[in-house]
Amino acid sequence: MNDPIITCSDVCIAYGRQEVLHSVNLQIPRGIFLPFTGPNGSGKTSLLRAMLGLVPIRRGKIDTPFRQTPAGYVPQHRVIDPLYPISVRQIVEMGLSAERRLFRPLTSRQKQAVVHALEELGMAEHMQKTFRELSGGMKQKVLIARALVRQPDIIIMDEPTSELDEQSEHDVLEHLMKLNQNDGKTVLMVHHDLELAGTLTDTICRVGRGRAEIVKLNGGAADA
Ligand SMILES: Nc1ncnc2c1ncn2[C@@H]1O[C@H](COP(=O)(O)OP(=O)(O)OP(=O)(O)O)[C@@H](O)[C@H]1O
Repeated sequence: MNDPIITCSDVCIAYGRQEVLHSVNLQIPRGIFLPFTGPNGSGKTSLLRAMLGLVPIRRGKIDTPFRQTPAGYVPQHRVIDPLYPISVRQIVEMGLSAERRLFRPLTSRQKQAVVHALEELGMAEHMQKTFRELSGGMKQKVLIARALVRQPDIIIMDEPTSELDEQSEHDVLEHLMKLNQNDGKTVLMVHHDLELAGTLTDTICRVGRGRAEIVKLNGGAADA
């Protein structure tokens, strides 16, 4: 087993009086491709957002490396739909804001990284369009490109393929698998389709009934 890159110890997440997750203990190994599955409302998004520090935890402790090395994060796309006519290129450039000097133009390497990230998702030809004129699936691909442009070690995606057609879903998942297998990236991804998740990996994080645990799909205990 690789070293854990994220450790949750006795974590409780609650909104007001509703306790969504009770006592979560997880050790997520570096370099894993880990789908998070479970029923609607079971707390998958809350758990991932708590790891990112975006949702406060009521009890327990979460250790992550995100202060030193921020994760690439793709939220559920419907939370981002700017009225301001921002372009596809500008959305992806936002992914470089942590490494970019304020008000400085992009370096040629950064410009290339933006084009490359869009090319990988088959979206380079739409670079000059405004984000709001894209379809749901195209928006999703642009947000994935934004998360990947900085080449983060850890990628966290909340249903990255929910609005994609079958071919695009296949392409995006294949791209993520390549990043995992060839480049050693850790990929955590909410995905509803357990069957499809099972074609990608034999280890998942199952969330439900207030719990979250890493399990082998064939029923064995995960050594992760
Ligand atoms: N900001 C919030 N304020 C209050 N309750 C919330 C908030 N965010 C989530 N919840 C509640 O927490 C529970 C878990 O929600 P969460 O979105 O984490 O589940 P999920 O497993 O990701 O669901 P889905 O599969 O539908 O996306 C739900 O009952 C939801 O209503």
